[in-house]
Amino acid sequence: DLMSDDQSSLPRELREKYLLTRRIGTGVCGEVRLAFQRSTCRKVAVKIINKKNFQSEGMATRNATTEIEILQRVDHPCLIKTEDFYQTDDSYYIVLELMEGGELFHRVKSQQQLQENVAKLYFYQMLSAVQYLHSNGIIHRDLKPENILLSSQEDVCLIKVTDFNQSRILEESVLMRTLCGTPSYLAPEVFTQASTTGYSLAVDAWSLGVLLFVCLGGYPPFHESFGDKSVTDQIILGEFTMVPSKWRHVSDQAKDVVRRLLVVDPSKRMSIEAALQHAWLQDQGMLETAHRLMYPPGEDAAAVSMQEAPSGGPSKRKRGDGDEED
Ligand SMILES: C/C(=N\O)c1ccc(O)cc1O
Repeated sequence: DLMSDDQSSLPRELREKYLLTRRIGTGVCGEVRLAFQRSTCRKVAVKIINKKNFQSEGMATRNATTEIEILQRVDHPCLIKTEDFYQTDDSYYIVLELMEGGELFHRVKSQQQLQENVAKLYFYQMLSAVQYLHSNGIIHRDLKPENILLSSQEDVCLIKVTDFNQSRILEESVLMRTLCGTPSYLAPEVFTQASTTGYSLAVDAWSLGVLLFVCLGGYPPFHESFGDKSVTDQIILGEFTMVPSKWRHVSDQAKDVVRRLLVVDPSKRMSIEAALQHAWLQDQGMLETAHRLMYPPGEDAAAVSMQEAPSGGPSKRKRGDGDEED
């Protein structure tokens, strides 16, 4: 295995371009390793998805290709970018940008609960990322603290959503096509089922409510240790408890966002768009910080300096031998 530095099981091209080292994350679908791009010594993350992990071949292929398709198609500052992709008979290898701050899960755990303004900064970035996914017809479906990564060890940092393994691309559904044809021979449940479809995006809003609850409260809203109901029953009933000692210092506006997202009826649940307009997030200081992190001015400047120097002005270019020339 890789721990004995035996990299022979890796695709040759991957081995030639990257040096894989220690494990930095684990998931249901495999593991994530820290790797170094040999040519630049830059650090990256390599996610290894073991094809056998999924119960059926079809499932594995669909999930992984969906994940890879989505990873290569999306472009948002709060979504993890794919850099490279390889596969062997039994595994997929996805090279991803490295997030030095690790998983949000560990940050919340180590700090008991986040300060409200830090939770707000992270939550705003998550909302922006999910709003972008939804505007591109993509539902994440597996938003949880393990899938939110932090760019640095600092509280004020960029966050990125990862693990689109469970994502689904919203395609025209069979039901949509069915409702276009003649209804004469359709069973009633085809229509009554229609009243519940179209809310699939709302599943991500619920998950963001759970994520915000965990960031603010430091513990999950639904858990087997609370009361006598199963976690599933607590969720179905929408029964969560804000333990006073943990929530006393949290603002009413923040609690209001959580309460409007953890609504059982998806048609009554606050949407992502509505959450972005909520009073709690109309915080200019936070918004300026978030936009500075998401759209750092330096990146544009770098792009400018790559352009031809303005005509007439001496253009200083370094030759291979380090001399400047006009
Ligand atoms: C999946 C991933 N990056 O893309 C990642 C996962 C875990 C971790 O600690 C750091 C990371 O960068």
